[in-house]
Amino acid sequence: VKKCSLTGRWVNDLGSNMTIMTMKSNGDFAGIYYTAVSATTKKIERSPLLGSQHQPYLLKQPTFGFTVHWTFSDSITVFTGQCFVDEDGKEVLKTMWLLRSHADKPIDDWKATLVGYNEFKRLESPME
Ligand SMILES: O=C1N[C@H]2[C@H](CS[C@H]2CCCCC(=O)c2ccc3ccc4cccc5ccc2c3c45)N1
Repeated sequence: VKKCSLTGRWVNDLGSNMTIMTMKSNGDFAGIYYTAVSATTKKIERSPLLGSQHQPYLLKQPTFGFTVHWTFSDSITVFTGQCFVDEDGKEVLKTMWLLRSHADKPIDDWKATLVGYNEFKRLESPME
């Protein structure tokens, strides 16, 4: 069964959600990210994501990475992690991320990268 193909809708522990719409045969994917939180005063907007995963038929519980280009701010986040299937057959994405915000000058570079982690669960569509 095609567990851990990332296409579809996911929600994380912060309440952010992402929809992965396209998946190429080599595991490259694209989608939209809507963050529930931000540290800027700008209005949060949907932002595009691009990523790549190992193919579940080749590697069970595949690893992946993706980049979110925040349209509403001058920052970018890269997520990387792995898809696990628990005993109830539920998929969970365990990820860590680096959030790079824009620094005005090199001396400010030291404070421009935040690190964290998020877990995502699949948002089942109502039919299922
Ligand atoms: O679902 C998830 N949502 C959160 C985590 C990892 S990504 C993160 C949302 C990030 C939105 C952009 C942002 O907050 C943002 C935008 C611009 C910033 C400019 C300057 C900053 C200076 C210091 C700290 C910041 C922290 C976040 C920032 C920005 C800065 N998972």
